[in-house]
Amino acid sequence: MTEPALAVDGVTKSFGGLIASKDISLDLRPGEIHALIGPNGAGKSTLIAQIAGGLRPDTGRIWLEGRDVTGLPTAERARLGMGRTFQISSLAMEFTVLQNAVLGALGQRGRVFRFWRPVMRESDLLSRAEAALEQVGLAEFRAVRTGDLSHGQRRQLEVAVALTLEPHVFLMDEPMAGLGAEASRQLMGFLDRLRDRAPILLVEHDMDAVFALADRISVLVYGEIIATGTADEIRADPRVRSVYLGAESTP
Ligand SMILES: Nc1ncnc2c1ncn2[C@@H]1O[C@H](COP(=O)(O)OP(=O)(O)OP(=O)(O)O)[C@@H](O)[C@H]1O
Repeated sequence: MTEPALAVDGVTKSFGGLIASKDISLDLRPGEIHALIGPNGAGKSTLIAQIAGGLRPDTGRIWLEGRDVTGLPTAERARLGMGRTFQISSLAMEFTVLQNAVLGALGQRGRVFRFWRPVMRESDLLSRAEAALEQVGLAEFRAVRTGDLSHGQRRQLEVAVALTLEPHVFLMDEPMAGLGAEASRQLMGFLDRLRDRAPILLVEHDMDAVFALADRISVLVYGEIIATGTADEIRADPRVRSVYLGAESTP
């Protein structure tokens, strides 16, 4: 079998007496969207933080393309190809779309922030930023103030900023949150195409999006993965139905 792009191996994390991650193992394969679902407080954000490097697991390892990154800081994981979008937007609303993308490309190089004019003249930064905007379909909005974009377009710009890093995997924390029906539909189409560029570990509360998009779904309950499978397998899984979804409901 091909090597997973990302692997979580036996990760455990406690906060005092609370076990937020209990011996969690999962992987992300090339070309797939793997959704992580679970009730509030199940431990999704805690797991993502350990994968991204913000939190250190008590035990267990994180592997990125066969390399053990457990001891590496977030920036180093990002440099190695771990791309991320956040629950809360990290965009500068007063800047243009292109400036935000350039800022992303600049951050990737670990450069000290410099004045806009010379930065905007650097052709490789610019071309990287413009390529990322092209990929998310925002090229024609390059001169628009970011604050003037729709919510859906801002989500796309966040992905573009992550793309300037040329990620090998994506971690996405609730990208659908706050979007209306039309924007959600558009973003879903976008994520659907994006998986070929880099596989996505997707934390999402929007079950319609999850069941429509995910190649595999893992269900986290009280810090423990109780099932991993395709949408059909998860729908049919009796543990999922009784523990998480409620025996009566059908996801
Ligand atoms: N830094 C911390 N210190 C103590 N407890 C924490 C900390 N971070 C998370 N927890 C606890 O760990 C558990 C898992 O929280 P987490 O935020 O990972 O869940 P979640 O599945 O992401 O929830 P939500 O869907 O609401 O975002 C919760 O009981 C939470 O209160």
